[in-house]
Amino acid sequence: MARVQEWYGPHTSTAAEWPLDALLLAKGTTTVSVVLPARDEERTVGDIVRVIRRDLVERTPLVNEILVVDSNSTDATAARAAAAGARVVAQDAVLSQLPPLTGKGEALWKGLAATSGDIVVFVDADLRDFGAHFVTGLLGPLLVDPDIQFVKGAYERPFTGADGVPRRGGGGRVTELVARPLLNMFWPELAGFAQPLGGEYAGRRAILEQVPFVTEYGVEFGLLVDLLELAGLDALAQVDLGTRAHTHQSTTALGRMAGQILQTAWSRLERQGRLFTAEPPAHTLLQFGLDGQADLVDVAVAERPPLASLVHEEDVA
Ligand SMILES: O=c1ccn([C@@H]2O[C@H](COP(=O)(O)OP(=O)(O)O)[C@@H](O)[C@H]2O)c(=O)[nH]1
Ligand SMILES: O=C(O)[C@@H](COP(=O)(O)O)O[C@H]1O[C@H](CO)[C@@H](O)[C@H](O)[C@H]1O
Repeated sequence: MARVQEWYGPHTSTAAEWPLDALLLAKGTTTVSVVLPARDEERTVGDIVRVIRRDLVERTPLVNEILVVDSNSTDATAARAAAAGARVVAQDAVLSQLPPLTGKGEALWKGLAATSGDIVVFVDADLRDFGAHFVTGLLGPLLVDPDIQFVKGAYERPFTGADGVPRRGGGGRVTELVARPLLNMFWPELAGFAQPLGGEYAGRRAILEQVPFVTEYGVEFGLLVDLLELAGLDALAQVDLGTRAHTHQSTTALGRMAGQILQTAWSRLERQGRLFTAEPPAHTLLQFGLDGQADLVDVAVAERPPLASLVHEEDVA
């Protein structure tokens, strides 16, 4: 990872380079919010919240608030998160005067709106073997270097199949097959990010409120491209957090995710004046299952405007 910085940027470090005592000193009056978007994560959300609360709230006051955004869960996600010590909000209850949108990007935007920390850390709620270093690693560059605005986690991503045996390097399928080639083709300055789609990242509120949030699974791709344009590569960093294991979706679900990411990339190429089309791309995706089954799905994405643009007090409840 260290060689990456020499060749491609961005600023690259490891979680171990950001020890907790140094972060506590650097924190000063800076406040920190951790936001976990969670849809049907009852099995894992509680453990993640408990670790953050125990290690980074109770033992050492690094984190000021932990928010779980219940993203229309149908299981006990909200109850498990609350029992573990998180504040929980229903995704559609935040800024409820606005028509609700859907997906992970909506959950994250609502989480940003419903918290107040100067720095916001986003952590997926389906992680296994989560450690507090995920949060401290992401906070390090932001608490120590005022020029850094946004930090992505980097990690090895094992793939755990139906047999329950994790295999090194098999995870991040949409990253390897879609996002990385796209970024290298059109945004090569971002080629040095090992995990552009990773769900663990942190940023200064002041900059996160200046960019739109793409809904669904386009949010990570959109944020990286938009923040590069707004802040420049020198304001972006990545921190090696070790290994990240999570609950995997099916290939069919990742096909939809890939479609959403392609829609997001297309929108940014158009917005940046690099692509001109007679008509917008289709956003339907015909997927073929087994036994002749076929499903026509919609991979359209929408986007929430920069939070800062909701200038009227009544817009930000
Ligand atoms: O509509 C959604 C979809 C996903 N998520 C959450 O976003 C994170 C990443 O989603 P997922 O695990 O489905 O994506 P993957 O990691 O498989 O790419 C998880 O905490 C999900 O619970 C969410 O809050 N709302
Ligand atoms: O990186 C990827 O390819 C996908 C799927 O990962 P796996 O192949 O299931 O390990 O996972 C990420 O992508 C999503 C879209 O950006 C993010 O929202 C997830 O947090 C992230 O896990």
